[in-house]
Amino acid sequence: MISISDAFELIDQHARVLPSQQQAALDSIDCLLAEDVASDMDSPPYDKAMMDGYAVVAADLADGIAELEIIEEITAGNVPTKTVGRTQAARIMTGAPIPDGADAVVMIELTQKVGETHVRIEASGVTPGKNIMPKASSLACGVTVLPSGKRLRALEVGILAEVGRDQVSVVPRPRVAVLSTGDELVDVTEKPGPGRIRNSNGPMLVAQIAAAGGTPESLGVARDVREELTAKIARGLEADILVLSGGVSAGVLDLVPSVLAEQRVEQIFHKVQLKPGKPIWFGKRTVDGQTTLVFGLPGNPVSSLVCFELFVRRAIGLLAGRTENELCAAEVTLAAPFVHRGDRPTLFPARWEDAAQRTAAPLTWKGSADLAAMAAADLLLQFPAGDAEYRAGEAISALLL
Ligand SMILES: Nc1nc2c(c(=O)[nH]1)N[C@H]1C(S)=C(S)[C@@H](COP(=O)(O)OP(=O)(O)OC[C@H]3O[C@@H](n4cnc5c(N)ncnc54)[C@H](O)[C@@H]3O)O[C@H]1N2
Ligand code: MOO
Repeated sequence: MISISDAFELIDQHARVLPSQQQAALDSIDCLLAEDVASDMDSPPYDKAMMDGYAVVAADLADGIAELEIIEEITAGNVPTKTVGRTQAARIMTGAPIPDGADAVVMIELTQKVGETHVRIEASGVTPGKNIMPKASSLACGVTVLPSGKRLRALEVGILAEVGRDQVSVVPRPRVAVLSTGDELVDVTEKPGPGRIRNSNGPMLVAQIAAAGGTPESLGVARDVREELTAKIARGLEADILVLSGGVSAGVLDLVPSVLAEQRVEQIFHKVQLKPGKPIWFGKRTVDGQTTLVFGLPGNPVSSLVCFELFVRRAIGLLAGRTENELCAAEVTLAAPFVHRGDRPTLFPARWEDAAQRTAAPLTWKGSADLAAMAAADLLLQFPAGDAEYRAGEAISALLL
């Protein structure tokens, strides 16, 4: 049995960044850019009005007051056809190109029409450049607007669109297949018969994968039958990561490790000093240059949940090129005394007693099969291995859920 930190180190050694690929920018939120993206044009592409009003020659308003002749109206999407001369103005809308001759825009609120042809303006401080965004002042053509390695958010998708990119080279989201194993499992839509329970781990893992930045693929349930496991595991090995739930401890029907060995999946570790989650299995298969990481998570739902958050989330992040993909760690204060027994470091569910003060109370929890109690959990307290009695008010490290 290895320590949690040794397990992290082994995962870090084997989880390599996926090759980059060209894909839709809209499908690339949270992905790392794998190219420098340059602007294909100036932005704005022309000197642009930033207010609805009149394009004027600033010198005409040196005294703060003027009556000017209106020579045309320029709306956004159209181009000016005339040059604005002294004592002239062009009606202009926000976003429209500034006409030749004009060097300032006066907002409409400071103007008054005089008949159909003239406008009276009372505005002080109208200097050249007023209410004009100069051509290329946001972006110049050819300049790198997003560097390789940048993590894409919605705002970067907007910038990509501005420079004409709907496809972009990124490190893709890891594809993560999920296979739940066990004869006792029935689908979520079924009422379990005698000796049966619903497959809660499968949907939970699919949701966890999506939340951790992977693309989940559910392979449903495989019964503890060698042929069925073999076929479904073979399919799962086409993904970047295969997550198996159940069958990794020592039960008579725990066929998973031997089926994996048959399929040339090499074991890297089995069992970690951790509660819940001790029987976790980790391995790797490389065939024709394609590597699949395989996690066998313990069947108990809370063990599955915890192992995913500690180990699988980490691997998804590494494949996606991210260095930080872990749950947030925090130092909290125990709101109630707690007795820890056992030789494994324990992650114990707790809820905020007072989130602002960072005080947390351990939950009443029946162990790794008690998923329902976890609904009240905000965090997992990290108790070190060994018997110890903790007093209320003691500091303890925790992971935020
Ligand atoms: N002799 C030993 N027995 C056990 C050991 C051990 O070291 N030696 N470890 C215990 C620990 S710790 C855990 S955790 C469990 C893990 O067992 P498996 O990974 O082999 O899982 P199963 O036996 O298949 O199932 C355990 C438990 O979880 C339920 N389960 C399984 N899959 C699902 C699912 N998809 N959704 C909901 N619940 C699921 C299953 O019905 C069992 O109740 O082993 C201990 N035993
Ligand atoms: O480690 Mo098991 O996951 O305690 O129940």
